[in-house]
Amino acid sequence: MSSHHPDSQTVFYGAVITPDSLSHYSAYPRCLLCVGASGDIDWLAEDVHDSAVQDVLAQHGAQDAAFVELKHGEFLMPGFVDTHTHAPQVPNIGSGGQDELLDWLSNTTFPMEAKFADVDFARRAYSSVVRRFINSGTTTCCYYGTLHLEATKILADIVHSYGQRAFVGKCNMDRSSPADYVEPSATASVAATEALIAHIRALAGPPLVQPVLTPRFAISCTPPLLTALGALARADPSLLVQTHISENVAEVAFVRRLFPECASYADVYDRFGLLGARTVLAHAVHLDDEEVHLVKERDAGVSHCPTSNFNLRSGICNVGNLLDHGIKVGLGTDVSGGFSTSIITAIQHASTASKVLAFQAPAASLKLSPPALIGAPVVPTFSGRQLPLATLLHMATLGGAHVCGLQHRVGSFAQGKAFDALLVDLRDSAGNLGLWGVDGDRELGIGEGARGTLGAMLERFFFTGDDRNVRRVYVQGRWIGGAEQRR
Ligand SMILES: O=c1[nH]c(=O)c2nc[nH]c2[nH]1
Ligand SMILES: [Zn+2]
Repeated sequence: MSSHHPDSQTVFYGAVITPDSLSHYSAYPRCLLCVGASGDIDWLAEDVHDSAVQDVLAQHGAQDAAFVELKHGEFLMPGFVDTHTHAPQVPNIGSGGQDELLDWLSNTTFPMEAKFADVDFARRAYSSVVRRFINSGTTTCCYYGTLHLEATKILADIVHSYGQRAFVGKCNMDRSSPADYVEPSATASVAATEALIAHIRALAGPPLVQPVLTPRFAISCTPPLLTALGALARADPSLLVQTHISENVAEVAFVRRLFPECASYADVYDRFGLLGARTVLAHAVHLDDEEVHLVKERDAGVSHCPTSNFNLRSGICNVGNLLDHGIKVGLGTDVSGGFSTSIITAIQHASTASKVLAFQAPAASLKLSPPALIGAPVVPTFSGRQLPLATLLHMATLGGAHVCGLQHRVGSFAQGKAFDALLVDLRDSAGNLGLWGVDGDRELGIGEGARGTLGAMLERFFFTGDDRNVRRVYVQGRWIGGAEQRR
């Protein structure tokens, strides 16, 4: 595999799409974007006619930079941020979907994860798993590993060697799990977690891979384990925390039985010091109004995993309500609850989920949970409506970056941010003939370079695209994957 790290500047010229907010994105048909040797964006010139390119390069002293000219039907966009997935479940992808969460964990998931006690198996599996996430267009990934320290070190090493940006966590689980797949004690679980943190922080080079505390979910953690993890999070506020919350009705009931002293599922994490601005909460399908307010108050983020929520019959997360309350929301593939490693699939299902809420129970879905006692009334901008293209793009990129605290580094294109990007290719030569009209059908209104047309291309990519259209994947300026390398 030829991965390329420029030792000088690279200038891209062509169409660029980047999110600005939940309801707005920018689309520049003729943009110059300069990436420096460090992999950060040196400068952008948003609208440069062909005849002015040399002048603009000269103004920036970039005449000698490597020059990449995008073709008609290609554009650059920020790479996808997958805020929640399980690397060791990829070998199970597409199976087990007849069960709901708790049976699925017992019948399908724990038996597969237990196999990662074998480090050779782990190395083989993770080598192809990480490659697959990269080629899906995921430039930042929040990975759950298994409970095994050695296998999870291997996962971190492979992510590091492939050059993906990621958070890698070892599951903490010391109860309610099978006898052959459970940690012997809270103490052992915490010791292994600390060893993984030290291992990841000792990796050479720029810190693209970071550790993340990963209490699997409240059900699988004893109070002493949650207490110890809360203390670790407090002692090191730079640590991210990832966990599951309120995915499935039977799960919520089980949590209530295990923690009768807590007011809610969210309150369990809050009491143990695990609900904060650096917490990533996967699913959040069945949160009640008080929990929504608590999540907002603590500034925790939600990973919306609609593919998994449909596949395991968990329910539909009312993402519009979360957004209207100002909660940070990103997308997660949640493999193998979700059956695709691609955030494109999550985008499609996030759209479908919002449409189901909009047509199934318009009155109910328009009803917002009441605003917090103090603060401005909540205006229903997103609740009860289908999520617009701008919102889908935001959740897939910049919103996800916010959820994992990387919004100043990635998720959109701006001077000084890292060049974590996709070169998207919608032409027929990409091999995906499901995309209609980019090559030969300009009279149908596709591909003429107007702003609205770029929006149409983005929508086509989201709803009919796949990894064949992800031609190149860049992280920190380095070309690390994509379809072109497979040709
Ligand atoms: O979707 C999920 N996948 C899992 O592996 C898991 N473990 C606890 N809760 C979970 N939910
Ligand atoms: Zn999950």
